[in-house]
Amino acid sequence: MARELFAIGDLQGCLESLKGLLEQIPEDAELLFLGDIVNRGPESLETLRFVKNLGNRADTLLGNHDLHLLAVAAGAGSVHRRDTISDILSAPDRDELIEWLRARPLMIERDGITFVHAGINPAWDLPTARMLAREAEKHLAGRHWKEALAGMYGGTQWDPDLKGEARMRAILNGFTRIRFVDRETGELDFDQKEGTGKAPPNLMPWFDYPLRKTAGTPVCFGHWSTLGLINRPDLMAIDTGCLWGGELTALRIRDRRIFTEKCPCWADPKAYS
Ligand SMILES: Nc1ncnc2c1ncn2[C@@H]1O[C@H](COP(=O)(O)OP(=O)(O)OP(=O)(O)OP(=O)(O)OC[C@H]2O[C@@H](n3cnc4c(N)ncnc43)[C@H](O)[C@@H]2O)[C@@H](O)[C@H]1O
Repeated sequence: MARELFAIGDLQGCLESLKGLLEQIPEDAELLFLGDIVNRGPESLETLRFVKNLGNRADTLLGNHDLHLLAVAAGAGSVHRRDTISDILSAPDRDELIEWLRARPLMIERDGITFVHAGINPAWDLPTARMLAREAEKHLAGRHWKEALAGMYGGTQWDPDLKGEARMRAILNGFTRIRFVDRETGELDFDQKEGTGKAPPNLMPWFDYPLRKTAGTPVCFGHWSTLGLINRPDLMAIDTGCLWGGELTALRIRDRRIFTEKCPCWADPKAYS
């Protein structure tokens, strides 16, 4: 019998919470982590090692915090005051961990669902999203990965004519940072991090944009902790703010049943606002 598949929301270094959640999941289940394995939480190094050591029991997507770690390791970024990635960068197995992480995908299609860290730019249909994910993954996993991340930071709107650093940035933004888009143009907003109730009137969630080209595709994503849990047939949002004192969530794909682990507050949201 095929092993059951569970998608798991953002860990951000919260290994204790993950271990608690895994006690509720069959030992032979397949796990699909939605990215942001590291940063802000207490045990980024241990969490990264733990997930890597799950081997072929788990698939792991890249999130914006994982990309930040890669960019710092590539010399393209620096460690910020509240980052918890320094122990990874000075670890004896740093190179092994970074090599493993940079070979992770941006988008996975399984069981009729598309899994991404934050979402899919509404301007992309599924074949385009697939093509762009493979393009960026190839750069990240390739020999010139450091150059590929050299211009990663910042918000760039997608344009099919983009080349080089700007193209890479726009692809990564479209998969790993998207939350709200402009309700007229569909352009990504990079400032608002609140839930939907607090957004300015010109913005709407990316998944509600009426011209979204993946509208017929069930999508499962994390990233947006202030959004809250969504478990609809076409949309599954499962970053339920483990880091911020919420819960770590797993979604059993077979029947869309939710499993949660109540988490302590590993980081105070007030310190980040
Ligand atoms: N192209 C690029 N350009 C720039 N940076 C890039 C980048 N690519 C990667 N990065 C990296 O991306 C990272 C994130 O940067 P930020 O953009 O600064 O951080 P964030 O929104 O806090 O991100 P997060 O992903 O943690 O979101 P969450 O919903 O959990 O939390 C969102 C907010 O919700 C708040 N919040 C959570 N729970 C709350 C609660 N219960 N009450 C009130 N507020 C709450 C928190 O304060 C938090 O700030 C950085 O490491 C950065 O370097």
